[in-house]
Amino acid sequence: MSTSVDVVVIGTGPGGEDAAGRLADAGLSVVAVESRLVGGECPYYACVPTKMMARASDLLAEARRASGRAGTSVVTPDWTPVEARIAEEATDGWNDQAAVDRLTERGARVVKGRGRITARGEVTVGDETFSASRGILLNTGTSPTAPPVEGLADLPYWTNRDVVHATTAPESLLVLGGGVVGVELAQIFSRFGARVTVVEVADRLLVQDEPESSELVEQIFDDEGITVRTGAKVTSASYDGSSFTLSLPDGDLTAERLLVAAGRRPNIVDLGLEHYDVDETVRALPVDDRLRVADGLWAIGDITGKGAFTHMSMYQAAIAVRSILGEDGPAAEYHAVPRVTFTDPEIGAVGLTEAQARDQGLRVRVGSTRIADSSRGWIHGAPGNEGYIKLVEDADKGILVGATAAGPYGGEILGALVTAVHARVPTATLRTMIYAYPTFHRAIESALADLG
Ligand SMILES: Cc1cc2nc3c(=O)[nH]c(=O)nc-3n(C[C@H](O)[C@H](O)[C@H](O)COP(=O)(O)OP(=O)(O)OC[C@H]3O[C@@H](n4cnc5c(N)ncnc54)[C@H](O)[C@@H]3O)c2cc1C
Ligand SMILES: NC(=O)c1ccc[n+]([C@@H]2O[C@H](COP(=O)([O-])OP(=O)(O)OC[C@H]3O[C@@H](n4cnc5c(N)ncnc54)[C@H](O)[C@@H]3O)[C@@H](O)[C@H]2O)c1
Repeated sequence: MSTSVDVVVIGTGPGGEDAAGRLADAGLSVVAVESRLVGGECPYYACVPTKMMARASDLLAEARRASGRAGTSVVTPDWTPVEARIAEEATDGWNDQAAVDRLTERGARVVKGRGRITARGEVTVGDETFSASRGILLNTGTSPTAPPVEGLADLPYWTNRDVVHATTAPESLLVLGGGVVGVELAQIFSRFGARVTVVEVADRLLVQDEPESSELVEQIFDDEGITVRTGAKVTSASYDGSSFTLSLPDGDLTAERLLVAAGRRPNIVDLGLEHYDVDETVRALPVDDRLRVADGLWAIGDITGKGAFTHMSMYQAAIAVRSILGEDGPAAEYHAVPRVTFTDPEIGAVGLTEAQARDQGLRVRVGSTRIADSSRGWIHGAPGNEGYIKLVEDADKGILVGATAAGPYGGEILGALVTAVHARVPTATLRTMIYAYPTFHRAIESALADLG
């Protein structure tokens, strides 16, 4: 005997939670199925707690910079307030009751358990079955993966889900993977006193970004005493009860803790996708510009492969909700996806890198400038004024198709460039703008002048 509803949402990441609420607001009967915590990875294990950590480690760095410029500073790092803030303010002790109550008050029913599609339009959770007349919305997210390194699988290593429970900064830390998670957490723990080594198999950190961003982060890490091993092939891993060892062809690396930040896999296996003739071994679910996978099946968030970010999950949720409600409105577009890596300096980027634009066959012009060469960068002073702005122009159309804003508040400066790329503002128009003096964003004008 199944319960009839309008929509079943499987997985309540940021987008799924938002969509379930909006659909209930619209008067639909909605069941939101969640196997862990309503809100997903972001508030409990990812964005929010790690950005609280970044805020704390940035405070340490900024306080240390006072010496010689604003007096004398002696800073003693202490993880206790960071741990407390994450446990109490961010996650309420990893308790989602407030989020469950919010959804329930809007009229959705929250069902805790693992949801599985058991027929077209049918979802089973434990011994309860729901038939969804309008359809099913998937927002099941991703889980951390460990690379196939001999000995690694059974070790008590950290992933992002363990790091948020840290009670102290370790004395030493190996970070396997120099992507976004790896570099953000490497700098945080280093600033709290850990001896950190980042081990990355690719030939540079942050491989998805401009090479200049990789060079910048590698230089900053070198200045701050973080060891970076790129092009590193780990052959085996072990743990002796007190320290981890990663073996590389040219020797071993050891540390008190090992953080595996080597990528994610989509939570789509054994979800019952075969009922919609969808292959569950794909890296991302194919969706159209209304987030439809098939008739009566929608997917949003990391599992769509359009950018693993909370803002993407929320953006797609709004479009999927309109589609489920049969409403018109703008379709999904991905030409101006912003991303910010919250290192210090922040690495903000939007759209295509120079290499991606060239690979697409565009006639490309680039312009760049160093933040330190701008008035504000010079006033700000070093250390702490490192960064650059780079613009990637489709020269035939005279519009920006990509940009990077790296530096102090890089993620905030990026906002102006996201507007330009999103709205396809002609670079000729950007040149006629007035840029306030002396701001960091005024460096955009210098980068425009360098386009050629
Ligand atoms: C360390 C870290 C830091 C990050 N920092 C940022 C940041 O600063 N900014 C940013 O934009 N992004 C950040 N991200 C990415 C961000 O966390 C995700 O993009 C975001 O959570 C959106 O994911 P999602 O909507 O796909 O679902 P998720 O947040 O992954 O949630 C999916 C939910 O579905 C549930 N679920 C899965 N399968 C089932 C099932 N069968 N039945 C029921 N429930 C199920 C899961 O339990 C989970 O709660 C970070 C990620 C990590 C790992
Ligand atoms: N600030 C943010 O918005 C933010 C922060 C964190 C994560 N995220 C999202 O989460 C996603 C996942 O992040 P991630 O850092 O876990 O994954 P990632 O895919 O971005 O990076 C993983 C890195 O691990 C490396 N790697 C893989 N196997 C390895 C091996 N055997 N040895 C050494 N290195 C190895 C890869 O080459 C890659 O550089 C990101 O793509 C991003 O979209 C966003």
